[in-house]
Amino acid sequence: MPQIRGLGYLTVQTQDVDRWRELTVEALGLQETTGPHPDGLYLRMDERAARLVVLPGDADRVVAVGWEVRDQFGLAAVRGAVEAAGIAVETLSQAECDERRVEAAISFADPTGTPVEVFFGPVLDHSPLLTKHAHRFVTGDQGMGHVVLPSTCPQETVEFYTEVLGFLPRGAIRLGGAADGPPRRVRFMGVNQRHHSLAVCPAPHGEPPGLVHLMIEVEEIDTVGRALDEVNRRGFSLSSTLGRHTNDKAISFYVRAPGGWDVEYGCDGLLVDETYYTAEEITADSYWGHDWSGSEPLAAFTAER
Ligand SMILES: Cc1ccc(O)c(O)c1CC[C@@H]1C(=O)CC[C@]2(C)C(=O)CC[C@@H]12
Ligand SMILES: [Fe+2]
Repeated sequence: MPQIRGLGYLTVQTQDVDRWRELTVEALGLQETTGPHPDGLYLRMDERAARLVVLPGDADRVVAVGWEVRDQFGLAAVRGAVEAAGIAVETLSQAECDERRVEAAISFADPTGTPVEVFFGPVLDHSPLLTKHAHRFVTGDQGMGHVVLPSTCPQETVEFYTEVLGFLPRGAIRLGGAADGPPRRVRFMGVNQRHHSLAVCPAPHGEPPGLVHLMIEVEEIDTVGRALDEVNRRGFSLSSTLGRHTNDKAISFYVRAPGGWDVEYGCDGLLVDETYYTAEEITADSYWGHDWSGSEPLAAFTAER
C-alpha cells in the first residue's frame, strides 16, 4: 500500500481574489508571498513556498488537492496503485512542477471527480515566516490541515482513499435520523498523527466548488480568538460558532469563504497514537458550541447553479 504522508497543499480558483486575500491574510493571519501567476494569491503557513494558492478564475472551484509522499519511490507506488485501480494518471511537466514548487508530481481524478495531485520534494522558503500575530500554524509531520470533500459516491470514494491510497479509517458520524433510510456517514481518514487529513461527506450533486471545508490549525487558542474577532469585524459570514469537536478534540470555528465553502480555523487537535487507536462512531459533532444555525447553505448542497 502506498504511503501518503499528509495534505501538502491546496489550490483553488475564485472570482474574488481580493476578498480571499482579506480573509486569509487580514483575518486568518497567513503570510502572503509571491508565485508564478502574477494575479494569484500565494499563502505561506510555514517553511513551504506556499500551502494555499488562490488563483483568479471564472468560477469558484477546487483546482488541486495536493497530497505529499516521501520521495520518488513513494510517488511511483501511488502511481502504480492508482493505475492498477483503472484510473488514468498524468505526469506533470517540469514547468507544471516548477509552478507548484515541487520536484515531481502526478495528477488524477478521484471517484468523485476531485482533481488530486500527489507530489514529493516541496521547495522551501527559508525566510522567516511573518504572521499577523507572530503565531505559528500546526503543520510539519501533520501536514497543512484537513479537507472535507463532498461526494455523490461516498462509498466508492472512501474505498478509493483507504484501499488504493492507504488512508486509515479514523471514524465516522451519521447524518440524518434512522427514518432517513440506510445510514449515511461522514467518514474521517488519516495518514499521520493528525486525527483526519480527509473526510468525505455525502452530497446530492457534483457541482463546483467541490469542497466542504479546509481546516487549518494554529498553536494557540488566543490566535483562534483573534482571528474570530477579525472575521466578525470584517463582515465575513460565520458558518459555525466556536466549539470543540468530539473526535479530534479541536476547538474551531468555520468561516464562509468566497465560493460557498468554509475555512475551519482551530487549535488543540488530538495526536493519534496508532498503537492504541480504533475507529469510532461519534454521535455528536461537538462537546459544546459549533452552532451551525446561522450558516448560509454550502454550495455543494444546493442543487441549482
Ligand atoms: C464532526 C466533525 C469533526 C471534526 C471536524 O473537523 C469536522 O469538520 C466535523 C464536522 C463535520 C460536519 C458534520 O459532521 C455534519 C455535516 C457538516 C455540518 C457539514 O455539512 C459541513 C461540516 C460537517
Ligand atoms: Fe473539519
